Amino acid sequence: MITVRGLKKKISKDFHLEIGELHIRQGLCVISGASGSGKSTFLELVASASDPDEGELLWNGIPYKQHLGVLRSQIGYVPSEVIAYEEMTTEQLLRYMAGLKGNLSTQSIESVLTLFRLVDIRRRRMNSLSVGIQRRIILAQAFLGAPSIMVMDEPLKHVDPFEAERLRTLFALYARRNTMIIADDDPNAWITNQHLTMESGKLYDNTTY
Ligand SMILES: Nc1ncnc2c1ncn2[C@@H]1O[C@H](COP(=O)(O)OP(=O)(O)OP(=O)(O)O)[C@@H](O)[C@H]1O
Repeated sequence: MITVRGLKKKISKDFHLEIGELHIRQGLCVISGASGSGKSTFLELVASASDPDEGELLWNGIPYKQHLGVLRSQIGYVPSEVIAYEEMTTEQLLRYMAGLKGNLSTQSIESVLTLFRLVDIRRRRMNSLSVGIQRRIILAQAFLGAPSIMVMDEPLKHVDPFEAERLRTLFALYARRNTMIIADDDPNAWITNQHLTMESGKLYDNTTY
């Protein structure tokens, strides 16, 4: 379980994130909200890609700061924009990310190549692939090593509808055993355990338990 406690993050003079106490449980949690409401800012904090100005995040009761190294090996992160890594092939990018995550096995690379239907394009450079396929590669790197916490910012943006449907099912299965947090404008497209709404930097839990 992820606990958010008194989190504050100032982004500009016009915008800051401010979240009191909130718990995100195992399962699939969707965050929706208007453009600019702060979803990406919050997901960056949950993924430990940025630090709060005040407050803290805890994973199973332990503050992020106390076990950041171990924690990061347990976080998969899909940012909102595709990071191009233009010159790398699919396989090179996955090997690079597997290295960053602590030299994960070849088997773990092979399994995400299969899971995200990337086997046939493993030797293609990122800059020769469509935005939709690039997105699938970015999704694949997040699943390397099967992390317990999956943080995904509009994961199915640019992905074709057929593939998106397949991936929704895959994510739902994955979320049965893990904590998956997804920012998406359409919460109804997902079978959620928890639904949060972001409004002007504040996060509300709309789940009916
Ligand atoms: N690097 C930045 N510099 C200045 N302002 C920023 C920066 N990044 C985000 N913002 C501002 O912070 C606020 C929150 O942005 P954020 O991207 O977190 O919202 P969002 O809900 O994810 O929006 P979207 O759905 O459009 O991605 C917005 O007002 C945005 O303009």
